[in-house]
Amino acid sequence: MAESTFPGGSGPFGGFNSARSPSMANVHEDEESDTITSPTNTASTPAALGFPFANSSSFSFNASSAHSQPPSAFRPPGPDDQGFPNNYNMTRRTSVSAESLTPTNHQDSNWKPPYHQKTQDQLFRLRASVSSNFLFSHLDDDSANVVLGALVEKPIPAKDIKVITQGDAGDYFYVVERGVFDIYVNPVGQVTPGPDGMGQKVNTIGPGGSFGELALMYNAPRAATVVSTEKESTLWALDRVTFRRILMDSAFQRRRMYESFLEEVPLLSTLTLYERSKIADALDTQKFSPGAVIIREGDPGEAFFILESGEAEVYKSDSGDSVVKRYKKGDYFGELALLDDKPRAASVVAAKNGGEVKVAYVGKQGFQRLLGPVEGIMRRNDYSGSGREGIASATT
Ligand SMILES: Nc1ncnc2c1ncn2[C@@H]1O[C@@H]2COP(=O)(O)O[C@H]2[C@H]1O
Repeated sequence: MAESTFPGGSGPFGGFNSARSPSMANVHEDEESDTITSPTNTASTPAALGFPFANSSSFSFNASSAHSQPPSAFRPPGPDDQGFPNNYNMTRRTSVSAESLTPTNHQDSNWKPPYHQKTQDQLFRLRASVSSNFLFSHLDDDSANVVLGALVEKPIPAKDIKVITQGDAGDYFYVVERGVFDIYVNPVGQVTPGPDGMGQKVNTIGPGGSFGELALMYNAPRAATVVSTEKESTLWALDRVTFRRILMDSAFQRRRMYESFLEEVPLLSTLTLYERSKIADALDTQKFSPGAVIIREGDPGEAFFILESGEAEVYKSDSGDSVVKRYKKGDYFGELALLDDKPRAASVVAAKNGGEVKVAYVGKQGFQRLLGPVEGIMRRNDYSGSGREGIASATT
């Protein structure tokens, strides 16, 4: 077997495979019509049933809390706090309706985004922080201004502060300006008592990165615990309502567009919602007319493809005009050249007698970064039976 081309063997999620989070359960949202049920809904997990660790009143940070005590619910203080009650996420079956907790919730059209005045220095730092964040590059100028105005600076004064606690309700989305944050997932869906209660470390997020979107997007409990690792860090916090109204409609469009499709792709079915959502963020779309070449045999491998619609046919130079394989919606191809750093083993062509073909694709780097967890599955494809070893494969 060829050596893995995935950095670290298991991709960016480290040991995440073995610590799949079952916590993305749906939480009913009172007054929003777009309640979204997570594809990984596990309604019987403790996290789905409530938020037992949520702290009712603490706005302060407890540096020792990360590893010892039940986590505190972090929320930015401030004069123009959105009016979230202190016991917002305290009770079992908490109804996560930020909108219902805001003064303007009953008059949607009257909703005004919060505006937090900033100094020149803050604006300068904020712009620098979001400039490398892909979420912000998708925003038009008006939306970007609303979001920049609504973000609140959150100094994190010590290491080991739990900014987010797995199992809690989601209140804010965060962009990292300074510092590095470790992400832990406990497979039971929430932090449990004891030294390893936060579960396994699965990720690290540094300057320019962001976290805390999943609970807000899916009305689900927090999927992970996020802990500061440095003495002084700076975050920018965006309230849930502005996040949902502004960012979700624009920045996460691609994610929303692809998530139901990716859920149906067998190769990706073992991934967590978070892993699939990162793939969705990275995908691009391309259309091919009947007969157009998607992959040419002998070319270097630059991308990995998932067939979104239409049909594709595989040809090899030694098989003449005969089609050696067909792909349909949800199948993938183009992984072999990337896995083994070899030239394309076959040509993949939009079916000559079909309609337009649409593919979602991710470049080599994204493939290595995001598909590590399913490398083993891809390597199990066996084409030897048909004497067509080396053909870009599908899940058929
Ligand atoms: N491997 C991971 N699994 C789940 N969440 C993750 C992971 N890595 C980073 N995160 C982030 O950690 C956040 C915890 O809160 P959320 O569930 O709102 O959103 C989550 C993601 O933004």
